[in-house]
Amino acid sequence: MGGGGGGGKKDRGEGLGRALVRQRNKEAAAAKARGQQLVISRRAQQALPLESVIEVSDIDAVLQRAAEEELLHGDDAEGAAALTAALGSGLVDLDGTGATAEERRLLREEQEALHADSLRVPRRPPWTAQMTTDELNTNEKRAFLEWRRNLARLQENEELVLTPFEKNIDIWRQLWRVLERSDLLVMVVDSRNPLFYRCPDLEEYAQEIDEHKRTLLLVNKADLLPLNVRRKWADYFKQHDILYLFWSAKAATAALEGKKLSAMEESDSADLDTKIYGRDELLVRLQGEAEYIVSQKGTPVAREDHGSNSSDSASARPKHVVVGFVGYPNVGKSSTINALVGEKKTGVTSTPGKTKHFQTLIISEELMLCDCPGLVFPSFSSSRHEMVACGVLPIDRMTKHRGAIQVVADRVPRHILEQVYKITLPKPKAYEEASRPPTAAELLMAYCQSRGHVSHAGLPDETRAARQILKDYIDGKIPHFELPPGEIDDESDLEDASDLEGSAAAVAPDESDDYASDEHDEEIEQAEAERNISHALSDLQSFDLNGQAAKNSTKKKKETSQKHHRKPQRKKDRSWRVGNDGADGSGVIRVFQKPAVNLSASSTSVVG
Ligand SMILES: Nc1nc2c(ncn2[C@@H]2O[C@H](COP(=O)(O)OP(=O)(O)OP(=O)(O)O)[C@@H](O)[C@H]2O)c(=O)[nH]1
Repeated sequence: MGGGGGGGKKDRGEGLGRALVRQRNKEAAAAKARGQQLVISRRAQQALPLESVIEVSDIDAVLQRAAEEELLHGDDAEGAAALTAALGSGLVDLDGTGATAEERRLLREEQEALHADSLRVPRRPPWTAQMTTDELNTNEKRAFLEWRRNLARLQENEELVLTPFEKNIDIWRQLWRVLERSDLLVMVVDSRNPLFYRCPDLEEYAQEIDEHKRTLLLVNKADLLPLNVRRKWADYFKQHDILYLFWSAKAATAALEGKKLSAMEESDSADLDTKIYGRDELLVRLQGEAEYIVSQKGTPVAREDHGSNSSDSASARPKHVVVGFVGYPNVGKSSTINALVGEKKTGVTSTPGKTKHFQTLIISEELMLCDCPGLVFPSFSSSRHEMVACGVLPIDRMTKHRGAIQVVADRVPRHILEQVYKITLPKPKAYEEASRPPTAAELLMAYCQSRGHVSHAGLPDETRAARQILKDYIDGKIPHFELPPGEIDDESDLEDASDLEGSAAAVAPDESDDYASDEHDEEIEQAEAERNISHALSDLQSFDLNGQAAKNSTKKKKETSQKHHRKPQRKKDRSWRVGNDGADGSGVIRVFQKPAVNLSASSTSVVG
C-alpha cells in the first residue's frame, strides 16, 4: 500500500520538513540559551493552522504561544519573562522523579490536594456584544496568559508534576463556545478509567456560565467493561452525585448496521444503572435532560444565547436545545456523534487530537449537537507515559517508549500479556518478588523475539514493538480497566473481562503488525484486529491480576455472530465540512435524522 510512485516525492518532502523542524528547534534552543523569547511575526502566526499544542518538550511551540505580541512586551513584561522562564525550564522535564520514595509520594499528594484549586480550566473573560474583535481578542489572550502563568508558577513547586496540557488558546476558544452554547454538557470519558478523563472543574465552569447547566458523564467504550465492573462504577457515580450513563459508540454503530455486540446482549439483562444505552435511548435522554435544564431556566427554548457572537441573534435561531460534547482526545466523541447522527459526519481514527474545530449538528427540530475538539486538561499525577497509554497523547510522537510500556506491563496481568501475544515472559528471579510485573524491557524483548523485529543496528526493534503494544492496549485488544477508588479487584471481575468483545485478541507472532512500516495503514490494522478478535475470547478465561490460574477453564466462551462486525475504518474524512454558520466560523450540519422514538415523551431524570 502507500501509493507506489509517491514514495520519492514523500521522502523529499519529509527531508525538507525535518530540516525545517531541526532549524526551528535550533533557533528555539539558541533563544532559550540567551534567555530571549522567540518572537514570531503576526503574519506568521496568522498563517498557522489550528494545531493542538500539548507536548511541553516542544519549546518552540510553547514559546510561540507565549510570544503573543504586546502581552509579553506590555506593562507586565517582568511577569511575562517569568512565565517564559518557567515554561522553558520546569515544564520540559515532566517525567518526574518524585514518585520513587513513599515520603515523597505522600508529600506530593498533600501538595496536590493543597493546589487542586489552581488546576483550573481557563475561563473566558467577561465580554459584551459592544466590544470590538480586537478588544475581545486581547482580553482573551491576556486572561489566557495569566492562566498559563499560574500553571507555570505551580511548576516551581518541586513536589508538583503537572502533566502536559493544551496550550493553544484557539482550541480553548472552541471549548468556550461549546460551553456557552450548550444547555447540557456531555463529558465523554473512556469507561476503562473514567476518573482519568473526567474534569470536575469543567463542570464547575459550566455552572459559572449558567447555574442551570448540567454535565452528563457519558461513559463510552462500555463494551470493554464487564457488567459487574459497570455496577461498581454505577454505585460510585451515584454516591458522588455524578449524572452518568453507560454508552458504546461502537455498539450503537454496529446496531445501525443491524448487528449486535455481545456487550449489548449482556446489557439486556442489566438494570437502568448499568445498562449500555442504545442510540435512540441516548437521544431521548439527552433531549430530555436538556429540555429539563431549559425549563429550569424558565426561558423559552429560543433563548438568549449565553455569549456567542452578536451576529448570532436569538430571534434568528431555531428552537433547539443544545447538547455539547467535550472530552479528552480519543475518548470517542466523533464516534458518538456519528452514531447519534446515524451516518458518518465526523472523522474517527485512533490517533488522538484529530477533531480541530467544533461542529454543530442539527439532529431534529428540537435537538442540536455540538462536537468540541478533544482537549487535554491540566492535571497532576498522571505521568506523560500514562497519558500516552491512555490514548490522549499520540503514540507516534513518543520518543521514550519504555515508560509507556511499563504502564501496560504494570496494569495487565503477566499471563494475559503472554496469552494475547503468545509469548513467554521471563519469570522473576529468586531474589525478586514473585508477583512483580514484567519490566518494559522484558515485555518488549519477548515481543520482538517472537516477531523477529530487529532494527537496522541489529538490536530488538523496541520502537515498533512499543507502538504496536500501546495501540493494542488503547484499542482494547489487551483488556484492562480501573475500578472506583477503594474497590479491590476480585476474580469475578477478571473472569468477566474474558467475555468482552474486542478484548484480548490473541495476536499470533506470524501476524503482520500495524507498524510493519512507518506508513502504517489504519485500514489494514483494523482488518487485522477483526481477524484476531475471534480467537481471544476463549483464551482469556483466566484473566486474573494476581497471576493465579483461573478455575473454570472448561467454561466455553459465548461465540458471537458479530465478531466480524467491524469494517476496516477509513481515515478521517472532513470533506463534508463546508460553509459556516456565519457566527464564529464553525461548520453547521443539518442532519434532520428521523428523531429517536418519541423524543418529547423523554425522561428527565437527574441522578442525585
Ligand atoms: N471499543 C470501542 N472503541 C471505541 C468506541 N468509541 C470509539 N472507539 C474508538 O476510539 C477511537 C477514538 O474515537 P474517536 O471517535 O475518533 O474519538 P474522539 O474523541 O472524537 O477523538 P478526537 O478527534 O481526537 O477528539 C477510535 O479508534 C474508535 O474506533 C466504543 O464505544 N468502543
